[in-house]
Amino acid sequence: MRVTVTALPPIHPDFPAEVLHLAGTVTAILRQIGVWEDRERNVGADLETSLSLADSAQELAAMLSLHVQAPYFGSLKVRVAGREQTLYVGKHAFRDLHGPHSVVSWESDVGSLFYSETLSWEANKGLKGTVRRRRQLDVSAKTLRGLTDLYDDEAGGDTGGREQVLLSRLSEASTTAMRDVVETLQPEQNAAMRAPAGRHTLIQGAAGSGKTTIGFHRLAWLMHPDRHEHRARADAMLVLMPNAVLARYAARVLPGLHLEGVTVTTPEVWATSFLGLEKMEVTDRTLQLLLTDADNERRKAAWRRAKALGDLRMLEVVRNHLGARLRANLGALTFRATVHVRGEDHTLFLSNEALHDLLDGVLRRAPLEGYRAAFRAALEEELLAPLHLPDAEGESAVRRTLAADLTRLSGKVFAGLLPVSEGRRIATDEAALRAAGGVLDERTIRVLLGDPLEAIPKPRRSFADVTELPLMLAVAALLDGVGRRMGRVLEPYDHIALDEAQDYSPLLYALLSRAARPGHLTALGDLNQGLHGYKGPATWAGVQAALGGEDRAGLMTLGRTYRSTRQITEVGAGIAATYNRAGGVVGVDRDGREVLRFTGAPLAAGIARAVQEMQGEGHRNVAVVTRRVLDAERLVPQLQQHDVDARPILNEQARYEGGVVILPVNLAKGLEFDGCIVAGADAAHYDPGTQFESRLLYVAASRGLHRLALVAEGELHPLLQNGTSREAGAEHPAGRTRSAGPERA
Ligand SMILES: Nc1ncnc2c1ncn2[C@@H]1O[C@H](COP(=O)(O)OP(=O)(O)OP(=O)(O)O)[C@@H](O)[C@H]1O
Repeated sequence: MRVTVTALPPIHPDFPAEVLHLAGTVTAILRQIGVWEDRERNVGADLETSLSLADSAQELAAMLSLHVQAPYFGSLKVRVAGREQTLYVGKHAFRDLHGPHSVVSWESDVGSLFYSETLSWEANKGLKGTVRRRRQLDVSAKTLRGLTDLYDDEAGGDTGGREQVLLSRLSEASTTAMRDVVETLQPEQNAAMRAPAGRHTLIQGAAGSGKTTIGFHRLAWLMHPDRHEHRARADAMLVLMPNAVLARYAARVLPGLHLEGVTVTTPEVWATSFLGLEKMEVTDRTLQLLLTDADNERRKAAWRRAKALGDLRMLEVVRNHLGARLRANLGALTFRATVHVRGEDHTLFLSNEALHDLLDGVLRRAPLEGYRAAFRAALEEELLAPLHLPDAEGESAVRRTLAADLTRLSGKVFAGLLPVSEGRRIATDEAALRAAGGVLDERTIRVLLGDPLEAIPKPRRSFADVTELPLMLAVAALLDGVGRRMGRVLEPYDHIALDEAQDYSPLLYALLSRAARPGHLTALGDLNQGLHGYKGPATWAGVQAALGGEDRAGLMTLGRTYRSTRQITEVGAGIAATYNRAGGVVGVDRDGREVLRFTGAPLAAGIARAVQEMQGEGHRNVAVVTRRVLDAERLVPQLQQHDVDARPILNEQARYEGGVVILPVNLAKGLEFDGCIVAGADAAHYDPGTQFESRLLYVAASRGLHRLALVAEGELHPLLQNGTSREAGAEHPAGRTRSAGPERA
C-alpha cells in the first residue's frame, strides 16, 4: 500500500493555550446566561421590580447567547504601566466577573486598537499603553479553527497576516445579503468608520472600497456607550440608498450589527413620505432627456438647469421668497385679545409694526423648528412678558385663552404656502429668482428660466420631479422644520447616512443636515462613479460648503478596493481611467481566473455559455447585467431556449434572492455577485462618445467578486478590447483545451 504524506501547516505554539482560553470563555458565558435566565435570582423589592429585572435579564441572556458560538475573533496583547494583559475582541462585550474571560466589543475605543496600526495609545489616567501583539482567531461553533498573528513585536512586528486573513475572507462565495466585515476591517476603513462623532463625515472611495459596508458599521459604532453624548439609537437613524433593491439587500446586514429598527430607504421615498406625497409619481425627466435626446445643446441646458435647481444658493432664494410672501400676508394686520389675569381683564395688543418686527426676527434666524412654530413662540413671549405671570400654571392658562386668536393670526400669515406649489413656483418665477438680492447671477437665472425638458412627456397623474423635490423640501423645512416624525412633532434624526452620496445636490445636503443632530451626517460616495452628475455636487468641497465648511465636515478617502479579483479590477480600471480624475485605484491583489470574453454568436448563446461556465466552477450567484430594462426582458425567454433560467429583476419592487438573475445596470448598482456577465458589452449598448455611458459600463463591469464575462455579438466595446476573445459558440472548456484564438490581430 502506498501512503501519501502531505505536509501539514505547522501548528502555532499558542494553539493549545488558545483552545483552553476559548473553552473557558464559553463556560463563563454559559454560566452568566444561566444566571440571567434564573428567574429566582432576579427578585426585586416588589413584583413590578422583579418582573422588570427578569425582563432585562432575559434580554441580556438572549443577546449574549447569540455570541456564544463565536465569542471573539481576535486578541490584543497590551502593556500598560509595566503590566501585560491580553484583551479578547468580539462582536459583543462580556464581563467575566469571576475570571479572566472577559471580551471587549469591537466598537469600543479599545477595540479600535485591533484594527489600527497604532502601537501606543493613551490608556486610563494618562498612562501610556503599548500594543505588543494582534492576533486573529477564527472561531465558529465554539471551536478554534485557526490562529494568525497580525502583528507581533517579538517576531519582528508586522507579519503580513492581516492581508492573508483578508484574502481568504474575500475568496468566499457571495451571499444574498450585504455582509458585515467586523472581523476583517482594514486600518483605513477603521479610521473612516470612527471619524469623530458629532462632525459631519464625507467618505470618498472607489467601487468596492467598502463604503456602504463602512456606513452601516459606523451606525453600529455610534450606538456604543463609548460615544457618550453622541450615542445614537437604532430607531432614530436613517440610511438613504439609491434604489429599493439595494436598500433591501443592504438592510439584511442590520441584525448582525444589532441595528434592527434603522430606517433604510431611498431619498425619493423618504422625501415624498415626509412631505405627505406618497401617492405622487416621482419622475427624473432630466435623466430621460439625457438618455434620449441627441441634441447636445439641449442636453447641456437640461444638465445645467438640474444643477442650478440643486445649487446651495437656492436655499437663500427660497428663504427670500418665503420671507416676501409672509411679509405680504402679514400686510397691515394687528393683534388684539383679552385675557383674564388675577381677577382682571387685560387687553393685549400688538401693533402692525411690532408684528413685522417679530416676523423679521424669526426670518433672520431661520430656526430649525421652522418659521411657523418660531413665530408663534415669539408672539406668545411678547404677549406674556408684560403680564409678569408668577408661575407656569398661570402661563399655560393664558396661552390656552390666546390659542384660538393666535391660530387665526398664524393661519392668515401662513396662508397658501404649500411645499409643492411654492417649490415649483420658485423655480419658474423670474421675480422670485431675481428678488433674492443678487444671490443668483444672470446666467443662472437664465438657465433656470429655460425649459429644456419641454419635449419630455409629463405623467398624467400628479408628479414631482427629482430635481424639484429638494426645493419642495426646502419650503417645508423652512416653514415647519425637517426631521423624524414622531406623531405630531418633529425630532432630529440621531444620525443620517447617505450612500452613493455623489448623487445628492448641495441643497439637499444643507436640508438633510437640518434633519439630523448637528454634525450627524455621514456621506459615502464616489465622485467618479456619479451616474447622476446633474443632481450631485461637482466636488466634495461643494458639499463641505453646504454643511457649514471644512471645520464642520471632514473628508476622508478610502484608497483600496476589496470586491474583485485582480483580473476584474483591471478591467474596471481600464474603463474608469478614461474619466477618472483621481488616478488609479489600488485593488487587493487577489488572483482569480481570466476575464471571459465571448463574441461572434447571438447574445443569448454567449450569455448562456458564460452562465454555464461559471456554474460549472461552482459559482451560485450569477448576474446577467444588461444596459436597459428592455434588453433584460427580451433576454429572459431567449436564455430559456439555452437552458438558462434567469430570474428577472426589472423594477425596484423586485427582490434579489440569489441564484442566476438578470437585471439592468441601474438596478445592479451597489449589488455584487460571484459571477457577473456584462450582456451587450459593446459600443451599440454603451455609446463610447458619452461619459455617462462609460460610467454605466464601469458599474456593470465592477459587480463581480470572482468571475467576469464580457459578452457581445460583434466586437467588444473599445474600452474592453485588451484581452483575448473566444467565439461564444466554441466548445465548453470544462476539462478540455480551449480552441478559440484572438478575435483580432
Ligand atoms: N474589510 C473588509 N473585509 C472583508 N470584506 C470587505 C472588507 N471591506 C469591503 N469588503 C467587501 O468588499 C465588497 C465591497 O464593499 P461595498 O459594497 O461596501 O463597497 P462600496 O464601496 O460601497 O462599492 P460600490 O461603490 O460599488 O457600491 C463587499 O463584498 C464587502 O463585503
